[in-house]
Amino acid sequence: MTFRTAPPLSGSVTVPGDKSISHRSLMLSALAVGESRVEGLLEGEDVLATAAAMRAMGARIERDADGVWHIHGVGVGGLLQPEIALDMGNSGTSTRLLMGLLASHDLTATFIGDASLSKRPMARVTEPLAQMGASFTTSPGDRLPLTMRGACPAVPLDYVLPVASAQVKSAILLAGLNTPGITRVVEPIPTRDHSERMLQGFGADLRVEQQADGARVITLIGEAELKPQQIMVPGDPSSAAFPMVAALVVPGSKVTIANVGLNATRAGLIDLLREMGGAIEVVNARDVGGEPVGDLVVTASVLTGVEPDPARAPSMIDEYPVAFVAAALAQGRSVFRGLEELRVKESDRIATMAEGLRAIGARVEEMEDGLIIEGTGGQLLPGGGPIATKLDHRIAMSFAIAGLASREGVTIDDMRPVATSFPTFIPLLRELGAVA
Ligand SMILES: O=C(O)C1=C[C@@H](OP(=O)(O)O)[C@@H](O)[C@H](O)C1
Ligand SMILES: C=C(OP(=O)(O)O)C(=O)O
Repeated sequence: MTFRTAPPLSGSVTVPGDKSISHRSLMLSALAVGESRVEGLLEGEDVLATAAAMRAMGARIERDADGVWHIHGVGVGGLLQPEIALDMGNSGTSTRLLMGLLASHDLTATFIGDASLSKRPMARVTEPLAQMGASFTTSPGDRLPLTMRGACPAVPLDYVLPVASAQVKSAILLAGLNTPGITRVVEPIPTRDHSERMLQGFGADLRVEQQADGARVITLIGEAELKPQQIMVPGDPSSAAFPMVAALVVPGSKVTIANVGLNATRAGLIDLLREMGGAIEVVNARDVGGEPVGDLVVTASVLTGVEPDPARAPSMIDEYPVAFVAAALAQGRSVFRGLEELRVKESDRIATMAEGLRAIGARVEEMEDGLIIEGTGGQLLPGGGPIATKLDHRIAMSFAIAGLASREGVTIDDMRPVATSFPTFIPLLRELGAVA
């Protein structure tokens, strides 16, 4: 598919529900006793993989005609032995969080996934979960396919995260739900806190303390009893990132993106784009179901290069690919460092972005932990392709946005991966007038 120079974008759009919150709402609802309701659930392939897995382990999950999801949970400790391998598709979050959930259940499960997921490292979760008593048979390099045997009762863990990862933190906390005693996770660099917020909302005995050095200490007392909830899932800031950057870089644009989650542990891209000179206004700020939400009004702006502090990486970890596109169109040089984690996402996002940006005429230097990008100074990028998306939705969408600010257009080899997190991406671009 080719994305071409766009006329000024305009209109008001909404993005689908937050992927992180959607996964967690299905998992925790499936562990509560009784019926939970979830509105605004992301109906993307990643979240549907989580739903299928929870069903395979005994939860009843239905979607009604109004798009509201109803989940009848089995209670903490009540998951059943799945009779089939759990197919996680492209989804790292489903895989790692479910491994945690199952680690303290008396059952055996096999996890499989697509070619991208089967390359991603799992030792970061198998190591702490093994300390809790679970055992694993993995493919070489601690990868999928893998089979795990949960431990019941599991042993509570006191763990300092060696990598800034909300998936690892959440896996341990979810394992702690069915573990008698105190499970404690220390994160030296804060990551997205949706698990903590939602566990508290479901009634788990969970406390969070911030140390003087900024580290967060999360304490969970098991075994937990979870009460069913009514959940409203806000729009995904990681999806809003694409129309946000599009509106900034397509001259003359003014776009509203309504109902976007603004949790500070996720809002790093907004801060970064503002530092670059982007006009992004938050209106109608409110709280929806324990998460801050607002509408974003974004006006095309001349952007300048930046050198963001690596400590903010977790707050925009999935937004770097599209931030690189913004930097490629900015005035001057941007230096992005401390981003090793990008190498183990759906693709190696440092290498894939460097290769793709060069293919469309941007000036990029690749480093082990990031990129140096010389912007065009507001001129259109030359364009080209085809870009190899490597089963990575965020690569596909980032280069689609680059195409809107290119002279010759940008061709993407495969837009299908977009269905994992943002199935309405093309219709949304159409609504803004970006594509025919
Ligand atoms: O916990 C989550 O929902 C997620 C955490 C992040 O992964 P890491 O924990 O591997 O950084 C992020 O990249 C992913 O898209 C979703
Ligand atoms: C990294 C991502 O997701 P996951 O780890 O769940 O595959 C993402 O959505 O960008």
